[in-house]
Amino acid sequence: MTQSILVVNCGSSSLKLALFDENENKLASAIAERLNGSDAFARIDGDDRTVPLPRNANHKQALTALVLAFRERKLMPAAPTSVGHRVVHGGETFREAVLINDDVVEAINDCAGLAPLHNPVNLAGIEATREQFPETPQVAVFDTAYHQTLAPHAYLYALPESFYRDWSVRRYGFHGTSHFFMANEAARLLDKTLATTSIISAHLGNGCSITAIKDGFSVDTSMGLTPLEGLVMGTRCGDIDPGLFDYLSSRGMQLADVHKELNKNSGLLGISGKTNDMRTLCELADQGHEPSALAIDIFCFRLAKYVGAMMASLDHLDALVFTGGIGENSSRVRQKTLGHLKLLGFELDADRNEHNGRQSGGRIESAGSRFPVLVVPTNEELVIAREASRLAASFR
Ligand SMILES: Nc1ncnc2c1ncn2[C@@H]1O[C@H](COP(=O)(O)OP(=O)(O)O)[C@@H](O)[C@H]1O
Ligand SMILES: CC(=O)OP(=O)(O)O
Ligand SMILES: [Mg+2]
Repeated sequence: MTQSILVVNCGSSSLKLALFDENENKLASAIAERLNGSDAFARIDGDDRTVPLPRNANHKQALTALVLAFRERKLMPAAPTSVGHRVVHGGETFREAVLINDDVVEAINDCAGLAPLHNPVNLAGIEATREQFPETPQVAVFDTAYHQTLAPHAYLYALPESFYRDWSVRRYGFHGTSHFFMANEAARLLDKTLATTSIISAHLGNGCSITAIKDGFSVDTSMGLTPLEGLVMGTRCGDIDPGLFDYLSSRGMQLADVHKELNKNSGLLGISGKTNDMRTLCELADQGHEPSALAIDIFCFRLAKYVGAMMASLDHLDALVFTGGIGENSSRVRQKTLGHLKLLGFELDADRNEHNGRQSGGRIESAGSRFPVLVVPTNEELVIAREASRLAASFR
């Protein structure tokens, strides 16, 4: 092994690690979940043994334990050649990936107010690997960077202009690494170049967003100032009437509690009253649990409306692309969503929709569909590894 690139993705309560070689082969991957909780645990993919963690382990402790486990299993040398970090919010400071230094850390910290659930944990991961591998070049890859090509009519809210000037209030967009990967994959699958490919890409995981990509560039996206806007998500409400804040405040609710409810207790979880997990929701709906069926209906209806909205930014459409845990696996969500869009000419082939899931991906539209529809397994880690490797090479 001549090179090893460690990719770190710190989520609000989880940590995902991936290790690549210089030929983009994934050497290993690992996950730690329920961090900061008494039931925190970690494991390496393809290995039945759990990796021991201290009680209530935080991101830093989990990262240290997993790196040690990688080394013990001879999956990784003493230090990787480079480290790539997913950073959720780069504000307007970061239009592309950067090598991390003290100034970059400070600038990421300055953006933390805009992504309080994400940036602080991203920074915890950066701090951990900088301490552990002080000689190794480290790179930050931002969710927001790919959306920096949005034009003002797409990124500005209809607010007093001073909000943007004085406080940087605008739409930023997220999951950019995944949307960028999908544009490239769609171009490849359709035998086109990225520069001539226009798609609508729907990233449906725990967080969900949809992006209009015109000739390879992001031109509109559903997430906004923060990752709360847009689609219905696992625990986030997506679009909401801002009048709600005043109303709830008149009912005695504190702003911090409203924030928590909209981010952590809404979306699929809130509507169903049961779970944010689409798999379980489908099972419950099949057993006749009506709130679960309703949660799926609301999720798909909102998504369908946004597919229509994204059309406003494009002059042609090469494909609608689904990805993320839900987008790749749930034929039901894809079918239900496109059922709302017959007027636009979308039509699925039931058999292909059922079978072209996570393992294979591929086309799922019927012969009579006006537009191709694709399922593409996303690979944010690979994009991050590529950026880390590219920038680390310039460092040496
Ligand atoms: N076979 C499946 N059918 C339906 N939903 C699935 C399936 N597999 C995973 N999911 C859903 O994918 C979601 C998680 O997506 P994922 O992209 O892994 O999340 P994250 O945003 O944390 O990376 C969960 O709602 C989960 O239920
Ligand atoms: C930005 C965002 O929503 O990320 P995630 O889907 O990882 O929560
Ligand atoms: Mg994800």
